[in-house]
Amino acid sequence: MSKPHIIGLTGSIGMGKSTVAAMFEAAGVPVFDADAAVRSMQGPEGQLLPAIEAEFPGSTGPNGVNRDALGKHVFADPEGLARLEAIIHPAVGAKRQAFLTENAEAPMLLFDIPLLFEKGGHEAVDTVVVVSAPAEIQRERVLARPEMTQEKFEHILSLQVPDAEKRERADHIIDTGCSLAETEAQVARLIEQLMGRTA
Ligand SMILES: CC(C)(COP(=O)(O)OP(=O)(O)OC[C@H]1O[C@@H](n2cnc3c(N)ncnc32)[C@H](O)[C@@H]1O)[C@@H](O)C(=O)NCCC(=O)NCCS
Ligand SMILES: Nc1ncnc2c1ncn2[C@@H]1O[C@H](COP(=O)(O)OP(=O)(O)OP(=O)(O)O)[C@@H](O)[C@H]1O
Repeated sequence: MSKPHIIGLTGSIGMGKSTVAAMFEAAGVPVFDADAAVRSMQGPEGQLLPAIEAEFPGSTGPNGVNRDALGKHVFADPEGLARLEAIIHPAVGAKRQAFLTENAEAPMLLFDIPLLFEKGGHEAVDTVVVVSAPAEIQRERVLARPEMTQEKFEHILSLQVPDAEKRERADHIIDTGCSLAETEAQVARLIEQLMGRTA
């Protein structure tokens, strides 16, 4: 039995990665969503709450992690962010491994990983797909979110590999600076192309 072809999907903040991942899923490709895995482990009764509370007192409660409060700690403090990542990333790795085992017979799988390049995950996938749009569109989308400020946006950008570099390192780029229907068509074409290769 051959192994599934693994797509690593990434993109900077607000580029449309979650939207594109949902398009792959709707087309029948099983998706591992790293952010969703993190959120469930940080949610009510999440397995990471005790470790996060011990490291960042007051950042969790009955509803799990208070994301705004924890974000204020770690996005302003690189050393704090590294401590949070040391708690979270190994746990995400274990979840990803379990997903792989569960879906070992699928022809193709997608890992939706915001920090694919930053954390070296690109080496563990077969094809890297970068979701990208012009910077002005990205800025508009992100600044329209509640709790987002210009300053927070700039800072998060500074923590991520720049979009231009991601595009250069991608095997394929999905453009989201267009209509959702056009993006969907790009996803369908890419799946066809990759299926042809794995068949
Ligand atoms: C600090 C937390 C609680 C803030 O949550 P909040 O809902 O406010 O923000 P959200 O998760 O939507 O992230 C906003 C943007 O920041 C980016 N971002 C999140 N964590 C990081 C990080 N460690 N390094 C760089 N960018 C990051 C995201 O990709 C996204 O583009 C949360 O981001 C978190 O737990 N981060 C650490 C876990 C992590 O590294 N996740 C990334 C994928 S596994
Ligand atoms: N052609 C398009 N493709 C994808 N998203 C689009 C497109 N046109 C508009 N959008 C909108 O842009 C937004 C992108 O948000 P999404 O949550 O998918 O981004 P993200 O890259 O996952 O963000 P983050 O890294 O912050 O989690 C959505 O509201 C989506 O509807």
